[in-house]
Amino acid sequence: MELKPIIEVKNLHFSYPKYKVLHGLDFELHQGEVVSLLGKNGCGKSTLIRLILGLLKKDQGEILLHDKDIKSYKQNEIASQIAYIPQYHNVPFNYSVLDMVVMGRVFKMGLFASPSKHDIAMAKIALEKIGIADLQNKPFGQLSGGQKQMVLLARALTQEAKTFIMDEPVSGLDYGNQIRLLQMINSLAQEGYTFLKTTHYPDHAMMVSSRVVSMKDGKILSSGSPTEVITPEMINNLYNIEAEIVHHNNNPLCVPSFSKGI
Ligand SMILES: Nc1ncnc2c1ncn2[C@@H]1O[C@H](COP(=O)(O)OP(=O)(O)OP(=O)(O)O)[C@@H](O)[C@H]1O
Repeated sequence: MELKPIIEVKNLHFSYPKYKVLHGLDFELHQGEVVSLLGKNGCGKSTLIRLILGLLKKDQGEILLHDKDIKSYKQNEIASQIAYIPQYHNVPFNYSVLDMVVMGRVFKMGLFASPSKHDIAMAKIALEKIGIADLQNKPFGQLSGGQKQMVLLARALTQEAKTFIMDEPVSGLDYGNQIRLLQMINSLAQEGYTFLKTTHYPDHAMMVSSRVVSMKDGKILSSGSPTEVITPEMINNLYNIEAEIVHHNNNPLCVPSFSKGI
């Protein structure tokens, strides 16, 4: 018997004032999957994520979390199941890294409650696990983009949700931190976490995904294994460029055509 998806989106329509973004989109996320969502700028990836998180109101269709309408959940009930790791995160106050990670417990401890010893211990364990325990007393606002991303991942771990949604997680990270973050996603996936992540990098999608989903014209264009979905035709269809897929040590890589002028 096939397990019910964690998230199920059916015939989803959504418009911002004067601008329709989603035109009858269907999507599923299953337990244990690492799904990479690809699509050109402005195609609606972040909008879909905000709808799944219950932060926007759909025009039409269904968004189900564990087979129940997302609207029937309170925000803390959604947070106990899904941790959202945004692309950029600026905080108005000068919180320390440890404070930021403890905030992942807010949905468990209540907005105005003080964190317990257990909450602080959970935060320290998460910092240790992500390998950034040495940053715990630093002001979050003074960290680099890559360090901030790691802190947000630690915060998501303290939330104790088993599904992570990441919007362009490697955006702004240097090459080393991109690879380290992908490696971290890979090892968390092996521990049983489920991921939905958006990406602009076909190579990253091929490196760390059990399934790739492409989006175009407010709908899903294709969905399947990385090698099924990421083809020269799909790259051309999505981004209007030529590319070929080559293999190095059995790993597929996407190589775009590029005429050198210098
Ligand atoms: N608050 C808003 N009000 C009006 N239009 C919006 C709003 N937010 C996004 N849009 C528009 O909706 C479309 C989809 O935006 P969205 O941010 O979901 O795209 P995306 O696929 O995540 O893009 P990117 O890859 O550039 O992050 C875009 O055309 C964008 O201009």
